[in-house]
Amino acid sequence: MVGETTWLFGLPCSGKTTLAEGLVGPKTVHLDGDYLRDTLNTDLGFSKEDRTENLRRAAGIAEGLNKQGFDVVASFITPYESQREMIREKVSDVAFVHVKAPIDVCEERDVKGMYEQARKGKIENFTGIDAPFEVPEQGEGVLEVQTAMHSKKENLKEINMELNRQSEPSHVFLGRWQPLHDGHRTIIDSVADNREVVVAIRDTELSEKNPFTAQERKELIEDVYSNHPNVEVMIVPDIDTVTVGREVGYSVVSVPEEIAEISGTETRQEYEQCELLTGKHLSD
Ligand SMILES: Nc1ncnc2c1ncn2[C@@H]1O[C@H](COP(=O)(O)OS(=O)(=O)O)[C@@H](OP(=O)(O)O)[C@H]1O
Ligand SMILES: Nc1ncnc2c1ncn2[C@@H]1O[C@H](COP(=O)(O)OP(=O)(O)O)[C@@H](O)[C@H]1O
Repeated sequence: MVGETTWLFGLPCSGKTTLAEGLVGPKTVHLDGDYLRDTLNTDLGFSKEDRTENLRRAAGIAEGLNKQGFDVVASFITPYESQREMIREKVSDVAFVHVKAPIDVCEERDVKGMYEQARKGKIENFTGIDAPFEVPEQGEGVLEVQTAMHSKKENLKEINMELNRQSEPSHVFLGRWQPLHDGHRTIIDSVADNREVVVAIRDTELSEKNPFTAQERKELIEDVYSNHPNVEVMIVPDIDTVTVGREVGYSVVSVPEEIAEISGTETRQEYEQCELLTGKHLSD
């Protein structure tokens, strides 16, 4: 199975990196202008020729990764139409997203203080100040997202929907959650900050290792995530085997070791001592 590339382009501080980080999944590689320029492309500056070479290399890596089955999210200014044309020719399955915000908003954000330096003449050829950004014509097969008018969440939703990149929710976390502890929260949060998730609670029989009813665990998790719009909680039967089709768009991810080590037993003991969750059934 080959992968696909989503190429985000736009002015400095328009929101390319921020949105790219929200689009990466477990089998996605993120190629970012800043990172590549700090590593592979330290020999390049910001003349038109150097930018084209920077983007030629990035496009080559993206195509190579796609061929090996990885999806790529690329975030580069990509200021010239001729450069976007070159990328179209080099990357077989590429979708362009123009990350758009008015220049004064970008300048106001000035995440790295570069606009200020460019205004003072300390940086030359700065895109939007003294180097051009060619705005794509309408109907050029480019999706446009407005980051000054819409939130990051709305932008991500639009990109995913328009490019058909994923159906929502994107992740299901299946577990006993007896009870939810910091390790669980770390893995759920790492995805839920950017994607919609379902926390599925196995309806286990009560025992020493399973002291909380499914309803109690559901209420606890809903309470913890009450302000988090991306988390949906549901009770499912006591599933003990998960079977997934091959190459039909799923990936199965195991919990990282350092998180697996966080002890559920200790957490249960702590909860049993606190009034909030003594669990009426335990004293019945
Ligand atoms: N002169 C000049 N013009 C534009 N940008 C500059 C310049 N000098 C340094 N930087 C920093 O480099 C980041 C852009 O690199 P890119 O590789 O995305 O640029 S390009 O596509 O090759 O035009 C860009 O990062 P982003 O703000 O994330 O876009 C800047 O931080
Ligand atoms: N809707 C939005 N999408 C993306 N970024 C946004 C949005 N609204 C505000 N921002 C902010 O704009 C800034 C964009 O910075 P960054 O992602 O580094 O831009 P770029 O990679 O284009 O230079 C971040 O501080 C981010 O929090």
